Amino acid sequence: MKIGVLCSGGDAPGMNACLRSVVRAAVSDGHSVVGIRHGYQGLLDEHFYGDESTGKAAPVMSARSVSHISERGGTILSSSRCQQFRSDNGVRMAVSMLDRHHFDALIPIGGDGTFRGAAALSKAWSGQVIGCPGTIDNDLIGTDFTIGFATAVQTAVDCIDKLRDTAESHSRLFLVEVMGRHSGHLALYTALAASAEIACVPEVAVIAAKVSVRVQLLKSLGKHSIIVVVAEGNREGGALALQEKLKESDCPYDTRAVILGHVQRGGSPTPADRILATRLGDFAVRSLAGGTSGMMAGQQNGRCVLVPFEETFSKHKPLPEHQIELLDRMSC
Ligand SMILES: Nc1ncnc2c1ncn2[C@@H]1O[C@H](COP(=O)(O)OP(=O)(O)OP(=O)(O)O)[C@@H](O)[C@H]1O
Ligand SMILES: O=P(O)(O)OC[C@H]1O[C@](O)(CO)[C@@H](O)[C@@H]1O
Repeated sequence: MKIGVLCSGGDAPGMNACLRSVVRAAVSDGHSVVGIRHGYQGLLDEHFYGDESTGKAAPVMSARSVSHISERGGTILSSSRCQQFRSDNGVRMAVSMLDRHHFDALIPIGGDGTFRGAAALSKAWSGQVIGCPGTIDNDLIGTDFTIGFATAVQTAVDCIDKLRDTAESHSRLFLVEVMGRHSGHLALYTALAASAEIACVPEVAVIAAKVSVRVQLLKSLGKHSIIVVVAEGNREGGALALQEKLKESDCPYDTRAVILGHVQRGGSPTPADRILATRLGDFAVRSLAGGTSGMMAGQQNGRCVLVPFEETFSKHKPLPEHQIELLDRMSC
């Protein structure tokens, strides 16, 4: 088989480990792999990994071409958010490119948007499409965790541990904004791991007045410092907006807002992300041999599973309720 592989949407730590796994598994099973640059944009532009240096159209990636990339953040293939691919015409163009270059299968690595695109492609194209979940958002149903999530939590926790030092020294309240436009997984796991007092997530209607009451209570319990983790998609706004509202409600602490931003997407993946990426890349390649298509390769309770693309994004992945309660109980 000739397999195309691409990274799409926001980059996530572990995408390189997944790419290495796809290439090594394919070589081991006698397939050839071509890397596509810049996600779906590369499908439309016929932009392949290595074609700049070899001058060859669609050069095959050797096992050695992916040596020592697992530890690197970002993606060596480059990623993109490609508007043109969202249209029927964009998908048709991609199909004709894949056929012109005689691809048999495609492995897109990305988040929910990437899988929406993959679902459209697998309906329009006769080749096989199997996706690997790569996003720091952990917002895909059908896999316990997405590649990159664990590293992003680690990065955010490292930052908050440092902020706690200064928060304690100055008796301050820090509002720390983490990524997550529609999903609070990153905010909730970060808050729990960093022993934050409060998490404001898009899934729960956290109003500033309620946060304020909670903060007053924590003050009365003798807390020197408070960390509030705010998902960027929080309904009352991000960290800066919430800071303004808290000030209006007589917050008993001096407050500061910190936006972690894209720092959460970078850096070397944790061992957990490297292992997840390696398992899922290998599983995606092995699943192709069975003729499977239109599926995500995920991991549930330690087992590799195949989940139809539509199931991964058609519903919102719920937050673990018990973790919300746990955070509340621990913060007093
Ligand atoms: N409904 C859709 N139909 C076709 N293609 C889509 C659709 N939605 C998204 N895509 C394609 O997938 C790409 C990646 O999607 P998006 O930008 O939403 O990132 P993502 O995969 O969700 O990753 P992240 O979680 O990091 O944001 C888009 O740029 C677009 O090319
Ligand atoms: O790089 P961009 O386009 O600013 O993307 C930001 C978005 O991507 C994500 O980080 C996922 O990768 C979201 O949490 C965030 O809202």
